[in-house]
Amino acid sequence: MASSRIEVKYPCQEAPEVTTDTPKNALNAADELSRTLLRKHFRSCRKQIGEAQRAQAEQKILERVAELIQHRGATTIGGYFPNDGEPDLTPLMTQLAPHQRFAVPVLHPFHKNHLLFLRTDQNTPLQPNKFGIPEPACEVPSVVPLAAIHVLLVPLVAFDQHGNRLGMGGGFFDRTLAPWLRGELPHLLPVGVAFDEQQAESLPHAHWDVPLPMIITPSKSWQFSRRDV
Ligand SMILES: Nc1nc2c(c(=O)[nH]1)N(C=O)[C@@H](CNc1ccc(C(=O)N[C@@H](CCC(=O)O)C(=O)O)cc1)CN2
Ligand SMILES: Nc1ncnc2c1ncn2[C@@H]1O[C@H](COP(=O)(O)OP(=O)(O)OP(=O)(O)O)[C@@H](O)[C@H]1O
Repeated sequence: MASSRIEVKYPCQEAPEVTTDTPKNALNAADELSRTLLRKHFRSCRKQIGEAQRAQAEQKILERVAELIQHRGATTIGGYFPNDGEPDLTPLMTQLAPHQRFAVPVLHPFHKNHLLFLRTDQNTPLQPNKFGIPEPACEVPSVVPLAAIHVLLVPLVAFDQHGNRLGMGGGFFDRTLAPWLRGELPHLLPVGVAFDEQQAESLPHAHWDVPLPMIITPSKSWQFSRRDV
């Protein structure tokens, strides 16, 4: 079988090349290795961004997100508490109007590798989950159904020019977004958020990966039609 080469642009440093001997899209050991190397590389890029550049970049992302929320008339916004060098967009919590609400993911207490979204504000008590990411206590009245979320800010490790997303490796957001991909969540807009340094030229993707329709970075708001992905 002909060898296919996965080529990725590495904006912040030289990275290893990965070759595969199987068709694109098949999940095999080489794809897994490629994902592992890419995660390592882009997680390191994300963490290396200095304090001043980070603050400026986060401000630009926040401005773009605020504009999107206003443009869509979104009243329920899904965000996240930052981990591992992700952009911190939690200042949004304090910027929302009284009729708007903010929800964050928590690890599902019974359903492994699934997420629940819980209403949160700046006064909500938090505790670290098994990954060290802050979470509100899982109480039924705080649950915000995915169907009620208008704009869901999705963290990512790397993205490409087609809207493909590489995450932390648990498949949490792919599982969360599978019903959206099937057209079951018509009010939801998933929006990837990232620093420009997290862009790869192309990413390997598997059948369960959910390509994002929109990605916001400090320098650009990307929109993808399903034809692109
Ligand atoms: N801010 C934020 N929250 C999120 C996610 C995310 O990407 N960002 N997730 C997106 O899915 C879920 C958590 N997924 C995660 C998966 C792996 C690791 C992690 O640090 N793994 C370690 C090793 C695993 C371990 O310690 O057991 C590592 O790779 O170093 C963190 C979060 C839900 N909440
Ligand atoms: N919709 C789904 N149903 C069942 N399993 C899934 C689904 N989506 C992903 N998975 C499983 O999750 C595992 C991790 O997927 P992947 O490496 O794409 O995670 P990721 O997108 O990087 O992580 P995350 O979304 O948590 O940031 C894979 O082994 C895959 O089989």
